[in-house]
Amino acid sequence: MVKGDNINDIIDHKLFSEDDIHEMCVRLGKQLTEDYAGKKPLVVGALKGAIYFLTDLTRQMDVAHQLDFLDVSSYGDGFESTGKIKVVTDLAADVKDRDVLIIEDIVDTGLTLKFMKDLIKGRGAKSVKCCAMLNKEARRNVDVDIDYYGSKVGNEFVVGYGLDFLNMYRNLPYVGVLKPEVIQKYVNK
Ligand SMILES: O=P(O)(O)OC[C@H]1O[C@H](OP(=O)(O)OP(=O)(O)O)[C@H](O)[C@@H]1O
Ligand code: HPA
Ligand SMILES: [Mg+2]
Repeated sequence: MVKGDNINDIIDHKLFSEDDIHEMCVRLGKQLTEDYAGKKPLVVGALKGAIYFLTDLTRQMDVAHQLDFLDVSSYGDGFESTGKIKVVTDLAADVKDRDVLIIEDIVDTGLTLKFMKDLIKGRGAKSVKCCAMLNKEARRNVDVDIDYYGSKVGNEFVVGYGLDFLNMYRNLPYVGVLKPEVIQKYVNK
């Protein structure tokens, strides 16, 4: 839990409990097991936010797969995508002719996912799909497929289960909505 902060000053309300997220992982894991049977996919975790969801989801996938990570960042410490995506840490694996499954915590504007899909397709992958814990459609401004997702969310800034604010609160064992005044305080700084 958060140390040194009263979490009730930060979180307006909870959206998804640990059980809710486990249910998402079981449901998605079953579907992915079916869809990727025998394909030995390369599962790519989108650092940093996806790590919590990735570990729970992949343990529900009864299919042989390899694991890699890609860190592309566009939000810095804010609430708005800068729109300028950069590769912070690249993949280790060669994706040529591989079935690649990108794991994300959230797809918001879609810019990060589109960048990752285009990058991996451009390197000759056989297929590139995405499984996201959350799908936030309100601010989507690029055309990108979210092939699998746990749940849709409204246009609210969420933290927890990997999702951060100022690189904090990722470790909350649930997904909650940030209090508007927390955002306001930061924006007015
Ligand atoms: O659809 P978009 O508007 O691009 O937003 C979604 C992306 O933004 C966040 O990552 P961020 O760049 O904050 O890095 P992080 O995963 O390290 O928190 C989130 O984890 C997604 O990767
Ligand atoms: N929370 C945390 N990080 C994010 C969000 C969000 O709602 N949208 C895009 N990156
Ligand atoms: Mg991210």
